[in-house]
Amino acid sequence: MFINGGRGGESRVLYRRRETMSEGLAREYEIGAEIGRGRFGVVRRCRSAETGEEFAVKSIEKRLLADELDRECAEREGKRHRQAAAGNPYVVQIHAAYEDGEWAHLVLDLLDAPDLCDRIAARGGTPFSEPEAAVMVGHLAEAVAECHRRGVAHRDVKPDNVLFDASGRLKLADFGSAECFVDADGDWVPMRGIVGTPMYVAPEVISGREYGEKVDVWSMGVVMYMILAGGVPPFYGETAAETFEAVARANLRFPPRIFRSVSPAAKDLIRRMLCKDVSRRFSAEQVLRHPWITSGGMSPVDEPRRDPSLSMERREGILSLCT
Ligand SMILES: Nc1ncnc2c1ncn2[C@@H]1O[C@H](COP(=O)(O)OP(=O)(O)OP(=O)(O)O)[C@@H](O)[C@H]1O
Repeated sequence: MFINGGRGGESRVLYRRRETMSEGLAREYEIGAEIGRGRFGVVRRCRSAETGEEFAVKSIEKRLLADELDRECAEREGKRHRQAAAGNPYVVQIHAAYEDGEWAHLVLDLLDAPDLCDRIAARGGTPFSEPEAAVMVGHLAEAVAECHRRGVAHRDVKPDNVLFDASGRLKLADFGSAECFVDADGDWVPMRGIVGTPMYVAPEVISGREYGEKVDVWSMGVVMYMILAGGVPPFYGETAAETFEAVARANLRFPPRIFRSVSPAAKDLIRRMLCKDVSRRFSAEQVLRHPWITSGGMSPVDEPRRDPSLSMERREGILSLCT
């Protein structure tokens, strides 16, 4: 089962939570039902008292940030998110931020359509067609390329953080791990720290060395692989440690029983994204220029592919690693 698979609290009853919310937030928004929870807080629906427009409010409980790195990331989330999002059509927009001693709140676009993790799971192991996949990967690469142009690395690209608006447009969310990789003079600054989610994290992050923004391209490569493989990830193990070992080995395979009808162009792009050698790995801009993306994923086989040799239990086991 997906950890983020369900969204509880569909009730539209709105109420105020003055006891914990910053006063400005409580004054300007009516806080509604819970949408979901992350490690450090909760996301709820909210409604502008002035316009009646609906948003999501992500509330981070500061006392849960025990680790120094988590605290730093949370403190910077609003700033990095603003830097990456303003006018970036494929990134969740941030509308307001509030803070008090106990909580930090970000008011965001409300995106309550199923996220990419849910969409992959809902297909029960049937991969997306290549044209469908190329649109999603192209939009995700647009989002990431624009973040990188602005000097922000997301550092936690994964299906759970790929949301969609009511019209189906992809929106990259959750800048809780984002970091700047350029300084005030525009010079490249390496990043450090093991940040991200084991199955999606790049080998250079695990190695403990300094790394750059191409960690996001690696994670996009994992997402693309999973979209075309019905949710099966390229590198995984039974435990986080085993997953890290598999990622560090970076032994990329395309099992014929899953990938037999995937086009050579799609596999070529995945190889260029999941390339352990960072200097040879594509940038997000290069992903956008790859023929598989520019041709809209046109491949000889457009029929949905199902792998009969992979049992549902096996798939669910693999898919549950999504987060
Ligand atoms: N703008 C939004 N609109 C609607 N739902 C959202 C929005 N942002 C996040 N969510 C949902 O709220 C839930 C929690 O999201 P959040 O970003 O806090 O944590 P997470 O990404 O699940 O975990 P982590 O704490 O590891 O980052 C998820 O189910 C997510 O899809």
